[in-house]
Amino acid sequence: MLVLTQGDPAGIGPEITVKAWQALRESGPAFVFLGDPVLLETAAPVRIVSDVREAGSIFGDAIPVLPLSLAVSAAPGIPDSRNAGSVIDSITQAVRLVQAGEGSAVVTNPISKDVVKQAGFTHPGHTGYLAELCGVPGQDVMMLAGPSLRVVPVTVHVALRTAIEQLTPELIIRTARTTVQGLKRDFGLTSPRMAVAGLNPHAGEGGLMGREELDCIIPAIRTLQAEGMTIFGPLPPDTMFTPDARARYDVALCMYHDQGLIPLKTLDMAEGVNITLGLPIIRTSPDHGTAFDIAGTGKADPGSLLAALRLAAQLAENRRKAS
Ligand SMILES: NC(=O)c1ccc[n+]([C@@H]2O[C@H](COP(=O)([O-])OP(=O)(O)OC[C@H]3O[C@@H](n4cnc5c(N)ncnc54)[C@H](O)[C@@H]3O)[C@@H](O)[C@H]2O)c1
Ligand SMILES: N[C@H](C(=O)O)[C@H](O)COP(=O)(O)O
Repeated sequence: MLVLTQGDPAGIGPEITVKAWQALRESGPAFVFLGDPVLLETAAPVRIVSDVREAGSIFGDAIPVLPLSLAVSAAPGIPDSRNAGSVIDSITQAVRLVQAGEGSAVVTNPISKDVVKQAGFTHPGHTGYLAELCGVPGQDVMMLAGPSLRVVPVTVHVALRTAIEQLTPELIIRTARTTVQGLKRDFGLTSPRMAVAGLNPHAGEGGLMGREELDCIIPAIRTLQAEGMTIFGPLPPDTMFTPDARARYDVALCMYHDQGLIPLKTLDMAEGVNITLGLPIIRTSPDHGTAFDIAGTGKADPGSLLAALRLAAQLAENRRKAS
């Protein structure tokens, strides 16, 4: 049973949850919503459950809900850090359910990094917190995957200046190894092909436009090639996402967040999925955020959440068969 977290109650999470249930109620995969039922009950039938195992028989008729309570009522598009507690509790409890074997995977509705930070949350988002909850701090890797492309940023939710300072051969090597392990284990790719982006224009042009390729990226690639990984680069970033280029690799290792997420969301925003690699549990999420600007308007596209739910179910089934 998939466990879907509440996300920020002022975002589009409630709306796409209802739309996803309407799309999946007959075919599945089923999910249980871990959050305040008040967020859903005006738009869909809701059934409170006390045990995840009750959810399967209910899902065709109503959204099964493991209830939490908001501190204050949520107004769409108006985030309130007083509700950050329920946002974080939902994530924590979802992980615990999966760790206990009651849930098969965690799928997270979008949270606002700013809102949870205001409430004292020390992680930039879900990913680092999930790794801490799973006892693998610092081992997490964020992969965004869609029909056209998979990307993994080596540095993630930090300022660009910090991202460049953070780049080391060790970080590139660790990220690449975790990515390949995940693609082999969960995506059935026996020998994943990894393309590595340069950091600088023209991948540095031999040092003419920066030395990060020479001093950091190429040494990492050589280390990984020596251990048998199918990895190549650094590629000039501006031409590595063309259709022909994408046909030559299974995943693009990018040096910073937007270097990978701009092409991914440009190509596959409505179907892209955020997968956290390096965890002992399965976690996916939509590729987008809380969309406060359209929350409450009925305009939210549930496509990415649907893709996240379906992928989580597939990955859970793959792991069940492999165990
Ligand atoms: N996985 C996550 O929890 C996650 C992911 C990204 C951003 N965020 C957070 O969300 C908040 C807003 O971030 P942002 O504005 O940069 O990104 P966003 O994805 O929330 O919104 C960017 C634009 O895309 C549109 N959009 C997003 N999802 C959509 C959908 N399903 N249907 C239709 N339109 C959609 C929005 O209306 C907005 O115009 C921030 O606090 C950020 O930290 C969270
Ligand atoms: N995939 C989103 C993005 O980067 O656009 C999101 O912020 C990921 O962050 P968490 O899954 O760590 O919340």
